[in-house]
Amino acid sequence: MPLSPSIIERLARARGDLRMGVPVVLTSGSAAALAVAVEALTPVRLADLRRLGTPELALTARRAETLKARPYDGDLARLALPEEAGLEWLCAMADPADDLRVPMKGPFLCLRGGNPALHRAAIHLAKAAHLLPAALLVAVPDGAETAALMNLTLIDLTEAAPELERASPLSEVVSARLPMVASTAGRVHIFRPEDGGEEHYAIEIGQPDRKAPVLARLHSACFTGDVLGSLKCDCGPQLRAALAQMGAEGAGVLLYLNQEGRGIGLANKMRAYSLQDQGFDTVEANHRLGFEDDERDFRIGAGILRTMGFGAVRLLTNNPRKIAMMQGHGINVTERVPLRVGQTDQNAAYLATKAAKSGHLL
Ligand SMILES: Nc1nc2c(ncn2[C@@H]2O[C@H](COP(=O)(O)OP(=O)(O)OP(=O)(O)O)[C@@H](O)[C@H]2O)c(=O)[nH]1
Ligand SMILES: [Zn+2]
Repeated sequence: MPLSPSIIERLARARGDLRMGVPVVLTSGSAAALAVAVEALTPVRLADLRRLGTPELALTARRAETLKARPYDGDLARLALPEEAGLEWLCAMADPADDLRVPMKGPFLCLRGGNPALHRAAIHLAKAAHLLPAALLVAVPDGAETAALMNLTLIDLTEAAPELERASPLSEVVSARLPMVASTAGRVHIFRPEDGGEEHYAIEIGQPDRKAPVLARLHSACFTGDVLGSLKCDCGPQLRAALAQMGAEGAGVLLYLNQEGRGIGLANKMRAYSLQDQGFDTVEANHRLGFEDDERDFRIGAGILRTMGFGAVRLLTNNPRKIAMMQGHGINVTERVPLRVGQTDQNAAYLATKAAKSGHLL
């Protein structure tokens, strides 16, 4: 139908649906299932899903490791929902907040064989919606019919797979002059992705020569550090120091990427902070929540730089992964410019963990 939503638009809708606790219908070949994010599930919806069939819980292998559940599919574990399990059980499986106080007791009935594609896609969508990576699925005989009958968003994975893999193209919406403390010659550019995801910003200082390597910083959003002056990380001082150096040199570009909490979203980052107060470090906290250490997609930064006409950078960073990712996505890093500011007693352990576990250069 001419005005019907495309797969990109339906994926955006699916992310919104999951956040609202509305099921989405996933299909792959002859397999079909209703999927909901555990975090947004209500008792009424859970009862409705149980009436429809036998729900299965999908968790990442990272979360399964803490729960001592078997991740038979490699990157994820599928568990049969016990008869007596209610919303409280499901939330405790998904959210590690009370793991130490009330450890979840197995044995869990971990499923193997069959096709885990629908479960994997549900986890992918939950992460993209910045929810905990845990989903409940109920198989249905006919996906298209169920979606039409219940007025739910239908995602066919054969159609969706290329979209889930690629970095969405971004285009510039607007730019405007912004005098700043660091430089009066500032300009803010707003970039909007095609897939309805987060907008990202580029702050251009002066008029950098497109033919020479530009002093550049890829800054990931940190509400707590950038805005609140948190002492738990070094983001705020790094942001200001990068802009100051660009101002002093008279030219540079800072990308402000809205990938809060290394891509897990602010709510999940605050969950990670709670776990850090229970004694886990920044990497362990991400894993217990079911995430990888770093869920950011650096292709976005490379794409914005290319769109702006930059092919080579002098990159302000202590993170070797950022350098590798830029090189791998068409941006030549001619020099690494260290950015060591903002060390405090409160962030010493955080910075030491990044050096020890994430390869950060001290
Ligand atoms: N998940 C999680 N994210 C955090 C934590 N502390 C800070 N962050 C996020 O980490 C990101 C910081 O990234 P960057 O400033 O790019 O730093 P980096 O990857 O360490 O690399 P460089 O600063 O370039 O050396 C921001 O998105 C913060 O919100 C934490 O404990 N857990
Ligand atoms: Zn920070």
